[in-house]
Amino acid sequence: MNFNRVVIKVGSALVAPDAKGCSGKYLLAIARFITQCHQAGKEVILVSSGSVAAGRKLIQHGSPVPSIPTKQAMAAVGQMQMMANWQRFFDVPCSQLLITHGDLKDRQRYINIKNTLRILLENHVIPVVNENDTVATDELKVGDNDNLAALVALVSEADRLLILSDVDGVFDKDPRSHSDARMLPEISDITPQIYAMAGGTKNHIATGGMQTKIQAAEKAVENGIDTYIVNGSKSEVFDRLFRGENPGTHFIARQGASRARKHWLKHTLKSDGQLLVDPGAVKAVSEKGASLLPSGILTVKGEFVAGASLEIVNQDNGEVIAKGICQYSHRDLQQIKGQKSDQIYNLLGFCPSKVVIHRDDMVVLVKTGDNKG
Ligand SMILES: Nc1ncnc2c1ncn2[C@@H]1O[C@H](COP(=O)(O)OP(=O)(O)O)[C@@H](O)[C@H]1O
Ligand SMILES: N[C@@H](CCC(=O)OP(=O)(O)O)C(=O)O
Repeated sequence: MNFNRVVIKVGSALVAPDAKGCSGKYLLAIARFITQCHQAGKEVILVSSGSVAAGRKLIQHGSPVPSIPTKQAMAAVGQMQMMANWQRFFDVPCSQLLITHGDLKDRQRYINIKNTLRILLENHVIPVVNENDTVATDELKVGDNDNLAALVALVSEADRLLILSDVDGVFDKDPRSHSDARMLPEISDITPQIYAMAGGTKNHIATGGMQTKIQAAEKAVENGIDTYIVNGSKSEVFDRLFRGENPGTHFIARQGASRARKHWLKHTLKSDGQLLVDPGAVKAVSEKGASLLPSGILTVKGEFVAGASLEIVNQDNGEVIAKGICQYSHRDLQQIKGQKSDQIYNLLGFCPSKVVIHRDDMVVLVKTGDNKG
């Protein structure tokens, strides 16, 4: 298994199969695979659908297609059942993260989600993510958990996305309605033809079908994340994944995740402000590729929220030496600039991070010394 951090998306049909609410039928094999990943030193984030399906029997509904508020009520009650169901398969604790598209689009919330995920993983807790269905409608909604899983893979800087469904992979037509459908083991280019092959879902508890899985794969591979769609209802699939084989459809990433991220930071992200730093900070960042600490910051330019993209500038010569995502707003930085990291809490009353820009969130533009290679 040549990955370090994987996002595993589990579809409703696996969590709550046969319209009977939550079940361990498929989760047992999935949980065993996750435990094997942990034992091999890999980090795992779960994106689990199934709250609506899990709560369906517990909320009265007249029609086979319930109204949005009815589905939201199903999700609210089903989420509890689903989390309890996941937890019983693990010795390590599970944690619940309910997020919306609005949260992921907001820079401050984005960085909050990122920090929370990082700390959960550091503490060997399994993050279980789902859309916050109670509040999410229309523009707030990601809409389907396939796309949510791709966004979670981006925010968590995962290097693998695994979409577990009730179908073996992507076929040239919907295998449920065409007996001659053929599976595509490898997709290196997501063309309109690929989208044309993908249909929706016939399952009334699921969302999106193959269309949304391909959208998710497209987002992930563009950002350097290898993506697999596999059949999570077959336990042998996990043995094959563990051996590093491809039991379904593999979408090949364009480039490595870290390179793609650095490219995004360097070329795509517009700068919201500048941090002018002293010679010590210039040396740490340019020579060692170190994170930027508050102590090296002399001047803060611009008005921005936490999660903003900033340029790190050598105050002596005005040269932009790096770009990165900042953990603090301009107001916070005015108070902590020039100070030691252990003073952040005293000065602000909170301390989400001891560094102002983490080296993983930074691309160094001027490299010197050992950092040159
Ligand atoms: N070209 C295709 N290849 C594979 N499956 C397809 C294709 N077109 C449509 N589908 C349908 O997509 C379904 C999987 O999507 P969905 O029901 O939303 O699952 P999940 O709950 O796992 O997200 C399959 O059961 C299949 O019927
Ligand atoms: N938040 C919803 C997600 C619905 C959804 O996307 O379902 P699926 O197509 O099975 O991944 C739920 O938990 O039911």
